[in-house]
Amino acid sequence: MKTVSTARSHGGVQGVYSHTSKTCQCDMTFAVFVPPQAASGPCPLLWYLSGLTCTHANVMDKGEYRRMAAELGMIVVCPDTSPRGDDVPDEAGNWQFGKGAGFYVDATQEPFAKNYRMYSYITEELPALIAENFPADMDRQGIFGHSMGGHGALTIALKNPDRFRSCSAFAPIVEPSTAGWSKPALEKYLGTDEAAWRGHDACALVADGARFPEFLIDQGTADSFLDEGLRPWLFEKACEKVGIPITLNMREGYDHSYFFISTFMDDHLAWHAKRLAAG
Ligand SMILES: N[C@@H](CCC(=O)N[C@@H](CSC=O)C(=O)NCC(=O)O)C(=O)O
Repeated sequence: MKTVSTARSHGGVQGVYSHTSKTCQCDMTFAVFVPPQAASGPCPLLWYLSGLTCTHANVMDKGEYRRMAAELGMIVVCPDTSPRGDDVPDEAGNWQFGKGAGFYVDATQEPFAKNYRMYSYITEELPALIAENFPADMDRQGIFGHSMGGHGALTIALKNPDRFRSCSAFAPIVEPSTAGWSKPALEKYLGTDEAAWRGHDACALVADGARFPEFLIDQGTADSFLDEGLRPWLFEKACEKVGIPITLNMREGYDHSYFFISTFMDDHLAWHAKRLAAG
């Protein structure tokens, strides 16, 4: 692992790091904020998964999570959203697929299967690297994310309920199998057999029996992707049907941007901190 940069912030350290990923077979970059409390012992770890077109830098620059993470004593890890590099296949001009749009799945279709393995990267390789190099309490992990990253957070939590104690999302894609901007990506990464998509679709996972203790979702009512791409009420309904507690806050007038995310970032950090402190 190489250190790209570090900067002191709110008594902690915001760092950017890179490494050669065996899983994605390319160099990957990620951001980690370590709070001041880490000087006296391991801290709970919160994963933030970003949306389409993002790298690790969008939330680091605009998410405004450091003041509260420092106050609560939480490490925040912000991975990239796809493999990178000149050798990684891409679709030039398509912001909903390829680089910046890994959808947190392990591709099975060529030519994407070699590099597009973001599910394994986020659930296996990067956690091992974090555990080895940062003062993280790996028994206290939470996960959250935005849009495509909200989809990543919900599906990864549902598939790994023993790993994560808490999960929340900002404007998540809750049913990617039926949304216009994600369906083509699932087809190209996972193939045309829709049965394979269900394991990466939050609504389908719940319908098929996956369980998680509870969810928090914040969604702006002025989000231009709300009705076509996001539809958080579908996940609310799926959870309510099987008795999973869910809080869906519809935030009047907020859009899909980091102005929205940063407004409710403190609420999400505090919500996770409460759940990660327990036990
Ligand atoms: N086509 C536009 C819009 C891209 C966009 O809105 N991306 C969102 C995530 S959308 C779902 O995953 C985002 O987080 N953008 C980064 C940001 O810093 O706002 C475009 O290409 O700009």
